[in-house]
Amino acid sequence: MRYGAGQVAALSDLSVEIGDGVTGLVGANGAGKSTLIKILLGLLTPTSGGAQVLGHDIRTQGMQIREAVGYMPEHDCLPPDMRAIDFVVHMGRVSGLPAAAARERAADVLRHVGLAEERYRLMGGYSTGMKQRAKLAQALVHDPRLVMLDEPTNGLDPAARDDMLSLVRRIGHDFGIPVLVTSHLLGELERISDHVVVLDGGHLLRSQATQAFLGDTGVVLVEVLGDHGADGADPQTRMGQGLAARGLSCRPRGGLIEIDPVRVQGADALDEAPAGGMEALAARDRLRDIVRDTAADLGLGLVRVQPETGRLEDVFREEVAP
Ligand SMILES: Nc1ncnc2c1ncn2[C@@H]1O[C@H](COP(=O)(O)OP(=O)(O)OP(=O)(O)O)[C@@H](O)[C@H]1O
Repeated sequence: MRYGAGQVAALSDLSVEIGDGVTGLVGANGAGKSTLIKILLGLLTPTSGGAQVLGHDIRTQGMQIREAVGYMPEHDCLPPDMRAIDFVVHMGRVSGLPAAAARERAADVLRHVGLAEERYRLMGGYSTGMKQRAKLAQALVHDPRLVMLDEPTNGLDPAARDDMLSLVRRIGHDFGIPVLVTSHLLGELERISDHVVVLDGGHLLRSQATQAFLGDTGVVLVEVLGDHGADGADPQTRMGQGLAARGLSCRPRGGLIEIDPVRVQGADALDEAPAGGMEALAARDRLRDIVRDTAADLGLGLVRVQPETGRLEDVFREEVAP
């Protein structure tokens, strides 16, 4: 896809397949996410190449695609002098619902997105979080077979962002509607997406199951509770010293202790971890045993022993690093 006189290639050589569940489309600002969504909706015609959405051709069947798809645009597009209920009913009617069904569905989806009380207020007076919810409601009113959400968490504070991400997850998982959701915050979608597509400067960087992205690093994080030592050392320091005495390489990280992976064979020679598979599992079990025994010997309580997983942001940083 080239814009204007062809100077700017917004997308190039992009070949990707998007399936069921929640797919996160991530990339920095300008990576081409909105362009891809508009192409898939048949709103923009690509300079070359093509695509199909739910079996419809984007070049010739944009109308059928938009009938079957719910779309939440990135920018504010709500008429300020309309009440949310009237707007969502209207969008249902535009999508072909009879009047009574549109009213019923609008009330349902507005309740669903958490706007039950506020649905009779003019949207011009809404907070950003309420506007994003209203935009989501209009994308769902006609019972779409697929939804495309462009930056649904834009402008939200952390609590509102978590609420929005939970809603997106429910759409994909509880209601079984496939979701394509974008974010320029790379790590934001890792909790809720089954699959991640990463774009960088209009190119496909990766398209992969989220789990494959976030593979186990072998590092274990531990939190302990208990008494200070005779020398005044706090529980975390005592645990760290106990683990080090057993040959583990560890360090404090916030209120937790970060322990490097261990080798399976040899009780004392604990160094670099194996890469994966059964050996990695055995190493993890062994490490857990050592952690449990150390805490027991010191009379400390284990609050948490958790494997650390990689972060999408790290993967991205590594891949685009010069
Ligand atoms: N109408 C347009 N005319 C010219 N260039 C455009 C147009 N729309 C987008 N672009 C350019 O195409 C590239 C991709 O933009 P796009 O909006 O698809 O990215 P994005 O990943 O959605 O970013 P953002 O999160 O900022 O919206 C950018 O370089 C952008 O400047």
